[in-house]
Amino acid sequence: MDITFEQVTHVYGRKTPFEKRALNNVSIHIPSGSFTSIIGHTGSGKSTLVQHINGILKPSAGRITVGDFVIRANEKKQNLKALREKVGFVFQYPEHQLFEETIIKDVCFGPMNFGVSEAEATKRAEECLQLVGLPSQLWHRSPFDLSGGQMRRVAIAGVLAVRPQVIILDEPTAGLDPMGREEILSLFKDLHERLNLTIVMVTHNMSDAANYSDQVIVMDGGKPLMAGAPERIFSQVDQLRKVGLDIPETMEFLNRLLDRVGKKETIPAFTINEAADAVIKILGGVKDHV
Ligand SMILES: Nc1ncnc2c1ncn2[C@@H]1O[C@H](COP(=O)(O)OP(=O)(O)OP(=O)(O)O)[C@@H](O)[C@H]1O
Repeated sequence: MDITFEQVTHVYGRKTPFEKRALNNVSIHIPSGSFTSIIGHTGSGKSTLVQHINGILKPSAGRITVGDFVIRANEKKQNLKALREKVGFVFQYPEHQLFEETIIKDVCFGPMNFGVSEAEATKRAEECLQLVGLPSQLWHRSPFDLSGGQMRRVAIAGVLAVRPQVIILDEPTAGLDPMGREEILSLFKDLHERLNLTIVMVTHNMSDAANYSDQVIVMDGGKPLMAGAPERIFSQVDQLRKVGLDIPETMEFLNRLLDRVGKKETIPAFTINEAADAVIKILGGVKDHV
């Protein structure tokens, strides 16, 4: 599903002493089937932005289009349930939302909430638990018997069982060690390819944005500062630093980016800026990679 923001503004606490313009006239496009990462320093508006995609937040001004759904400011009658069936949201620490007595019941909860029969929900739950790699011996156990990483997989299966076309991930690897992080992100990369999902991921981790997404949007002060392919965004190191983003000072990072776009050259280990210039040179200019 294509997602478009047209001049979207979001103001928290309007006309109170705490009024805050968290999104300021944002216009962006997230193509159907893309894996888009939203990066930006704390308070730049990333979470506020993605919470508009499934109607958790409504715009104060402007318009959001998600496939055939249109969300406008001040519109009273909106079929948010139908929108939420298409747009799944994986919150930070989703495992904190598990509550049923068995894993399978937990995964069934989402689809049954959308009116799916128990038999169909069970079928979907089994499929999704398989997709996230949870062994069937565990399905009838309590979710609280699992490790943190496994619990997170169960919560993700619950979102997938609703069969959304778009998945929003808000810091999906928060609190995980590097191996757990890699596992969860590889899972989403795989689901993205297999199910043709549109994925929008909020992350503080530059390597994750570079390794897994095909589009990166940089937020700054409630506005998108840059949007484009990761190799273009991460070659603008000075600009990213200016908005407080910590770009890993490793040649390995840039070499991985080149590898991803199928370039075999290895860039030499000079300073980060020289390395970024070398990347642009190897890629033959940035405009072809936007
Ligand atoms: N419920 C709220 N009420 C008032 N202000 C809010 C609320 N939620 C967020 N804000 C403010 O809006 C701005 C954007 O917040 P948001 O959470 O979208 O940023 P973020 O980029 O996701 O930050 P982080 O990386 O810390 O999660 C911040 O200044 C924040 O303090």
